[in-house]
Amino acid sequence: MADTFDVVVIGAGPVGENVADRAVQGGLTVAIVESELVGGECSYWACMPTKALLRDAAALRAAHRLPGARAAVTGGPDPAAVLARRDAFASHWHDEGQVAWLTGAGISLYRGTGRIVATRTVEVTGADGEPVVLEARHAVVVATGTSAFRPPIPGLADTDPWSSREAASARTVPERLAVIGGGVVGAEMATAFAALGSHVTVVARDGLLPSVEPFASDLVVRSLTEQGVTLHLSAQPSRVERDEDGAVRLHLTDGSRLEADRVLVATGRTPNTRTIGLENVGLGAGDWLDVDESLRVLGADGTPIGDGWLYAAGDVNHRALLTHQGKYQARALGDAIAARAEGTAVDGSPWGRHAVTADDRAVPQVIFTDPEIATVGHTAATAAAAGLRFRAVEYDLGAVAGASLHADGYAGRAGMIVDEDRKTIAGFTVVGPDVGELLHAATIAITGEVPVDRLWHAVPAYPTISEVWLRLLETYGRQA
Ligand SMILES: Cc1cc2nc3c(=O)[nH]c(=O)nc-3n(C[C@H](O)[C@H](O)[C@H](O)COP(=O)(O)OP(=O)(O)OC[C@H]3O[C@@H](n4cnc5c(N)ncnc54)[C@H](O)[C@@H]3O)c2cc1C
Ligand SMILES: NC(=O)c1ccc[n+]([C@@H]2O[C@H](COP(=O)([O-])OP(=O)(O)OC[C@H]3O[C@@H](n4cnc5c(N)ncnc54)[C@H](O)[C@@H]3O)[C@@H](O)[C@H]2O)c1
Repeated sequence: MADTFDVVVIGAGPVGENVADRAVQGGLTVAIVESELVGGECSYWACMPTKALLRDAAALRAAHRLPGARAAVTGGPDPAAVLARRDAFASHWHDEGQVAWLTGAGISLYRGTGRIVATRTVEVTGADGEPVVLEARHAVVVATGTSAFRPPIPGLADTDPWSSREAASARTVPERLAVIGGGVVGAEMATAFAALGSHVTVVARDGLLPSVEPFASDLVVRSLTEQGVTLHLSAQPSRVERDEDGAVRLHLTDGSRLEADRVLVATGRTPNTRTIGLENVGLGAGDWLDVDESLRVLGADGTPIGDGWLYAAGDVNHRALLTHQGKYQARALGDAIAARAEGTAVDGSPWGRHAVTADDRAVPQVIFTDPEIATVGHTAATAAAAGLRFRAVEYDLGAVAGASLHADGYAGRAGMIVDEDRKTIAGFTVVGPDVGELLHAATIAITGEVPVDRLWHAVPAYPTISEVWLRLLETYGRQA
């Protein structure tokens, strides 16, 4: 006997929860399957705990940048207090709060591992080993997220390395930490553990934060170096071993060697699709799930599986590995499934209610390094690769009155990419202390396709850091 629902969602991370919620709000019945903690990676091992690890040091740095406040601050952050606050932000790795939310939202939770066994059919194996079969009248949604990818570096596995999970939930601060990988996880965790007192070395084969504007990553490289972090930015470990005294030794491709007490591997993600039954729908176990614009999973022939009953949202479809972007997909998808079930029109046109247009044009991200980086839309490199006719303009953020008031010696920079055919903003990047909250104005300008001429009428308040918008427009020049 199967339990039947309108929709079955596999994975109760932020994305699965949101698909389920929207589908219920659209009048459907929904079962959600979770093998670990309801809330997913973001709540317990990613966004929330890592930002909690970073916040105290950021507040201290802000005080140190003002002479009057600096006088009142002695010493660095208290690691025990930081870790305790982090524990609270990870809900002490208990999911009762999120389970109560699911129940309140009218979503049925099945604890166990979900596996697609046939069209619209998911088998759930719980702790007791007894499988339960769920049948979906309309749709199955895969929202199983990703896990840390560990590269096959000889000896690495024998040194008990941390992944982002162990770093985010660390109980102690290692005296010497070696970080492999210079992406967002590597850069943020190097910042966090350096501030907590570790001697940090970063080994990154493609530079630090290679996907952001070089003017932004350069400032983070400078700041990490000033904080005593050692950077090897065009190297990777060729071999790793543990000494008799317990230290881990890394042999790097640039010929250098380093020792650490702990290694953090931050070299990207791999999709949680190895055991979800993809072979039963003609796909390869362990693959990222290719989707069309409606997030329907595509088969090997590039067309939706079956009649389009299987969807994938969030990290697992590899469109944008960010919580807010996955939740955006989830809202559109939950509404689209409900509309299809009701027989009403689905609006998948660009910027339509059920479209995920922003995935291609305006993905915002804040990187919580010191200084922060905030970015949305194109960089000069991606604009060039996309064949856009564009102009890139930059401005020294430290020269903006609001920034110089915000902190002494404020070092920062902003840049915008203007689409020269459409005369709209196609990308925006800013780097500097506390710039994260500046980002949404740029996201609105890009998604709203606000003409540059109209932006001249969006007057930033004086003296705020947002005045950089005016300076960027002046640098671009008034052309109408
Ligand atoms: C260290 C770190 C920091 C990050 N910081 C940020 C940040 O600051 N901001 C941001 O926007 N993003 C951040 N991210 C990215 C963010 O965590 C992900 O984009 C987000 O968690 C994706 O959500 P999801 O629901 O797709 O997947 P997940 O959060 O991974 O959730 C998937 C869920 O599915 C479950 N599951 C998997 N397989 C099965 C199965 N077979 N059966 C049942 N359940 C299953 C898992 O247990 C999990 O609960 C960070 C990532 C990392 C690693
Ligand atoms: N603040 C945020 O928004 C935030 C924070 C953390 C993570 N995330 C998300 O999580 C995802 C995963 O982040 P990530 O940093 O793990 O992956 P990533 O793919 O962004 O970066 C991995 C880096 O490791 C390097 N690398 C890979 N193999 C290596 C090796 N053998 N030796 C040395 N360097 C190697 C790569 O060159 C790459 O730059 C990202 O897509 C990011 O969007 C977001």
